[in-house]
Amino acid sequence: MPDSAAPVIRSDDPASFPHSVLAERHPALIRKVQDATPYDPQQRRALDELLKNTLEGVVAPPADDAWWDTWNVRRHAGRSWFSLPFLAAESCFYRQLLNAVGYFTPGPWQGVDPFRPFKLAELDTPEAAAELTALDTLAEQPLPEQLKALLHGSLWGNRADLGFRIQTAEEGAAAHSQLVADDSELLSTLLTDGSGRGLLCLVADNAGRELIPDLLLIDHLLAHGHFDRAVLHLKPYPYFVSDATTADTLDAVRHLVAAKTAAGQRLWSALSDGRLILRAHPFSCAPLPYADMPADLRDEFASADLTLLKGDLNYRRLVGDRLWPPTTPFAAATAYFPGPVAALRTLKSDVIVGLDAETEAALVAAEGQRWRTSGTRALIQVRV
Ligand SMILES: O=P(O)(O)OC[C@H]1O[C@](O)(CO)[C@@H](O)[C@@H]1O
Repeated sequence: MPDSAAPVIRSDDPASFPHSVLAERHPALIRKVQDATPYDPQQRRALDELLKNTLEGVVAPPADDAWWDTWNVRRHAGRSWFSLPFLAAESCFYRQLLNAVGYFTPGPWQGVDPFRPFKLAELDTPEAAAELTALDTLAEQPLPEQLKALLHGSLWGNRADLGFRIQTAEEGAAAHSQLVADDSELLSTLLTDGSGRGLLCLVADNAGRELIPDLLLIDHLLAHGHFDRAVLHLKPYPYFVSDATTADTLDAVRHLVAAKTAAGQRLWSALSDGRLILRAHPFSCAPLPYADMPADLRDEFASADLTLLKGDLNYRRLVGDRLWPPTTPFAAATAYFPGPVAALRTLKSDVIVGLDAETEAALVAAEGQRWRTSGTRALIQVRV
């Protein structure tokens, strides 16, 4: 790790983005969760209490929830939520939200995902349908163009659909200009260099309209013989609202099959014959950077020819959730990672590395620090 003195991102400054996540987004999310499911009075009360607790109270881990010990976060008990490192505060919040609705408690609500209504709704939009229609057009393009469109589909997730990218060259250029770092050529080479025997690890981010393009990318790489096998890393239970779980992956594959796409059938077969493997490691829901990953996960990534991490949260965990100087090289921040690694991320939080000085200066001149969190910028970074 470079300059480990870079400050950890915290939530205590009322003017900061992390503060607004705890003070505004979390309460709004609790209300949305209450509206989306007819929870019983006890669950509703627990959610109300959590809302009040996160704003005015202190962290109060349940005595019988071992997660707090496993990841050494019980030490935060008794502290204001706003005084925790941002990553820990968010992670603990999601754990408490699941506890409030009885997700881990034996009984009728065990395993019922509070975010599933939102994830399913995303699959059912006209935009999602148009993306699937665009797959036919995509199949007629030269293979390098197909890969490029799929990479950008995976990168932008639910922000821009495949039809948009394939059909509108100007819009494509506009999307390109939003990239603050772009190692896409190197990434395309790594994905297609012809070894044909390799293992790809894709560490998923969100379900719904982000997971669909991730699955289509995996399908393309398997179908064209660029990789023998792919491992898709998922969350073992709901996390950060829309993070993808096994259930969400099955929903997405079923959706692709129901839409009669060839990719859907191929993904179904790849799951059935072991070329596409699902993993849901407990560390995937840990409030810790990947630098602290356990040995079995490290071995798994070490055996991959390439690990591709999706999204903002994975990026924060990959480089460490700190206010690094933005010009810190991506290779230095990820030197510890066991094997070639790539990040596809839209920028939704303060952390950033791997910018050149001119790019950073231009971004700051144009919009202060807003580009870090607005979700309008993205990056593709690779360390071989
Ligand atoms: O879904 P993504 O891309 O991982 O983004 C999640 C991001 O959203 C936030 O939770 C803010 O709402 C960030 O803190 C987090 O990194």
